Amino acid sequence: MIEELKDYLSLIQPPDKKAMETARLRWAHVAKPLNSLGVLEDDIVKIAGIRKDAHVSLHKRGLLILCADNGIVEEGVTQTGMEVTAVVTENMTKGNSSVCIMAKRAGVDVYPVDMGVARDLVSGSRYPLLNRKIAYGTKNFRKTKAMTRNEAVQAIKTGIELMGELSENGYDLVATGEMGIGNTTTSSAAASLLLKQDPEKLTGRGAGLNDAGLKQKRNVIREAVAEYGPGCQDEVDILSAVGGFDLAGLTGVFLGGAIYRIPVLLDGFISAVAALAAERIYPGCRDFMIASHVSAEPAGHILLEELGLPPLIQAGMCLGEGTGAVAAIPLLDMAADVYGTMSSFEDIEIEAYKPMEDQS
Ligand SMILES: O=C(O)c1ccc[n+]([C@@H]2O[C@H](COP(=O)([O-])O)[C@@H](O)[C@H]2O)c1
Ligand SMILES: Cc1cc2nc[nH]c2cc1C
Repeated sequence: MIEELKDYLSLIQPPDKKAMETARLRWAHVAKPLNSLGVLEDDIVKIAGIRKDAHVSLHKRGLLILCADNGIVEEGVTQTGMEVTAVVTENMTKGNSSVCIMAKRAGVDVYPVDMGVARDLVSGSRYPLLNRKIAYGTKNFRKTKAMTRNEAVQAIKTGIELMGELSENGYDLVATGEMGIGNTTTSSAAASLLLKQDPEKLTGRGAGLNDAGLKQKRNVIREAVAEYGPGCQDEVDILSAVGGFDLAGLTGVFLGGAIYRIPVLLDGFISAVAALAAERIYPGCRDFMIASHVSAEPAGHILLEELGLPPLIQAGMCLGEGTGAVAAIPLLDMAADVYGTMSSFEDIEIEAYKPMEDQS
């Protein structure tokens, strides 16, 4: 167990088997063909186990958007400049970003968090900014490690504590999101080190990178993986070598889901890398995670397969911000409504279709 996180990680307890069993039984009695809502049924059962309660409520839901800059952007690995991170983050606090529009529709409270944007930010009034700035961006990992081990631990603990705050405020479900120009470069490098796989197949165009940029991005990542890989003893070393404050913070958010027993929705590529880091830090942490969609980034499906988390949506999305995670919430709402209110076979008296004992 990672020494610096021991006090938090020792609080984690496994999902509640009894609540899951009750939830499975409830699904088996709903007047519809067995397992016909597929992954939605499994996700509701999972939520019952996390909350230790077969009465599933998704009443209060929040979105944590962790925002940070990445020093590696100096190396020409992105299509847009670093200044975009600050502008989009400020717009989020005004309710003016893609995910804010989607969250309004889905009834999700938005919490933009400054984990390390490269300048001071001015908050709007729609969704006040949570200031958890660790530094004004990471360092350029082509030249030196992105951050110190202490900073990585601080970012992870910040993510855990954000979940603690949402837990105190009665949240039933938390979606993950991020914003940070260059964070697909940090994520591909971290994924390559976590999976011990060739970075080439884990690297894509991020936010619309051109061919020359993609070639440069792949070179930079390949060099970094060769440079830092041998010295990394654990996931915190990986995050400090090539990660970002958003990536490390989200790792903490996933660990926090297990600690505070709140289901956490993955978003896209960056979020999935953080989820994998959390699962590696505390095996079993994935039992507290729900996959939303498969990012169109090349590593999107690889990470979900590694985590064993089947997605609800495949729509070719790769926007980030938490858009995929928020898009999955209305689907979970529908499933929870069927689970909670649909008639049973007994109610509608279709004797012939009653589930047999051994099928449930
Ligand atoms: O979540 C995804 O799957 C995803 C895939 C590609 C890009 N993004 C978003 O685009 C930004 C990172 O892209 P880039 O090219 O600057 O590394 C960052 O703000 C992410 O939210 C997000
Ligand atoms: C405009 C813009 C919005 C984003 N949202 C998430 N990543 C983004 C990248 C860009 C460039």
